[in-house]
Amino acid sequence: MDDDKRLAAEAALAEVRDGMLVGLGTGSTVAFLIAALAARAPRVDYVATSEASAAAARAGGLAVRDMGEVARVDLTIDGADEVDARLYAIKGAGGAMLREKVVAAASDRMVVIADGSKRVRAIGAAKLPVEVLPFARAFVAARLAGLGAQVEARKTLTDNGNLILDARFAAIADPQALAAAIDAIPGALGHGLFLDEVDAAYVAADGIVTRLERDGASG
Ligand SMILES: O=C(CO)[C@H](O)[C@H](O)COP(=O)(O)O
Repeated sequence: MDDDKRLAAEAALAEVRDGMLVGLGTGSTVAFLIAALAARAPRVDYVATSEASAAAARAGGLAVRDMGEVARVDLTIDGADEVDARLYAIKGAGGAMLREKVVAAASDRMVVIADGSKRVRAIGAAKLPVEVLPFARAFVAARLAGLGAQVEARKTLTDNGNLILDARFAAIADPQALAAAIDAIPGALGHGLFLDEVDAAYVAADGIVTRLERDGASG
């Protein structure tokens, strides 16, 4: 699986052009990406979606800028917990989904890198993480339960100092409706449903990388 993560990460390097500002996602697949970027040293600047990715990138000699000063990113490369043929993704097992969504939304193009275990027919089996203002913990948990989720609180806080509630649904029949319902809960600051953000995915399975594009192309 690690070989496939590395292959997917290296395939996505083809998207990186000198002069770009590149968003770095979070997770074990992105760790391979950061290592490959450190080895090849393209002339680009970076923003990071987590303190862990920022630290790994800086340790590899990459120039990481403060996202707080950045309104637009050329390209973001990030992992996913599930991705399907619609390029709907569930993200956030690593807990970085709020920063990941900000950076993805700021990006002209966002690509997912993943091993084959992440490619699914339709997203919905993975737990859906929700970043929650601590003040609103019980209220948001009750609202998520009302949407049909089994809810479990993580012990760790996000890089933003907030809580994470993992919401597990029996199935997600209408991802757009679920995203809208969670977006409407006061105190729910972000969630791991990425429905409009992903433009392409590089998925490696048994040593073969497949590229899926939002327009339906593959290669
Ligand atoms: O969304 C994420 C972190 O918030 C990760 O990108 C996702 O969990 C995939 O991680 P990995 O590459 O370790 O499987």
